[in-house]
Amino acid sequence: MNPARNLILVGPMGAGKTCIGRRLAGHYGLRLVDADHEIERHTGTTIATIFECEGEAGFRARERSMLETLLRDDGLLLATGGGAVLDPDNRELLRMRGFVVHLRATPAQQLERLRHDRSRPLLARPDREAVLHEMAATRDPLYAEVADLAFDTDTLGAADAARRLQHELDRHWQRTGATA
Ligand SMILES: Nc1ncnc2c1ncn2[C@@H]1O[C@H](COP(=O)(O)OP(=O)(O)OP(=O)(O)O)[C@@H](O)[C@H]1O
Ligand SMILES: O=C(O)C1=C[C@@H](O)[C@@H](O)[C@H](O)C1
Ligand SMILES: [Mg+2]
Repeated sequence: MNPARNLILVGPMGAGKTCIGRRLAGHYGLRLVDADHEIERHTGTTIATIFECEGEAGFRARERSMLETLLRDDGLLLATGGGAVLDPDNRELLRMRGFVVHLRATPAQQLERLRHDRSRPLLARPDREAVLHEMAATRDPLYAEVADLAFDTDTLGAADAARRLQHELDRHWQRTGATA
């Protein structure tokens, strides 16, 4: 079982926060919320348009406020956006409000998974690989700082990754004394 109030997924773009989150939520009886989708629903527009009109700073302000609102609730499986950990207040909030899993993926794997993606504004440029490496250098320590558990996704398809992560979570919670 999940002894935390919320189960929170962090990690880089393409690590599988959204697609693995979808698979895990049902198993743990948690309500799936995806911060990116909630921002789009709330604004009635796409993240790409928000970046275009308000810049990254505008998007980050919306993201901070959305996380704050969402994490007033318990019982969530929260899939965060890849850059949610950049803000120190967000990091504190994530740590305080749930059990945080860092889904890891290497830039090479991210590139492959996001080959056809045109929805992520920070990757809308020709030097995607360099950008992903730079992001990893900046962000990996921040994901590690907030995470209760890290999980590598590189060698697993989404369904297998969800099954293995579920197994690891159950084991982790058993070891740390949670009862079913
Ligand atoms: N373990 C995996 N194996 C194969 N494909 C995967 C895996 N995880 C994710 N993908 C694919 O990669 C793409 C991005 O996945 P997803 O949207 O879940 O990433 P994310 O971590 O939520 O990224 P973001 O930070 O941008 O929200 C999707 O097409 C998804 O099907
Ligand atoms: O890694 C990032 O900074 C981002 C990841 C996505 O989830 C979105 O939140 C947005 O495209 C920015
Ligand atoms: Mg996502």
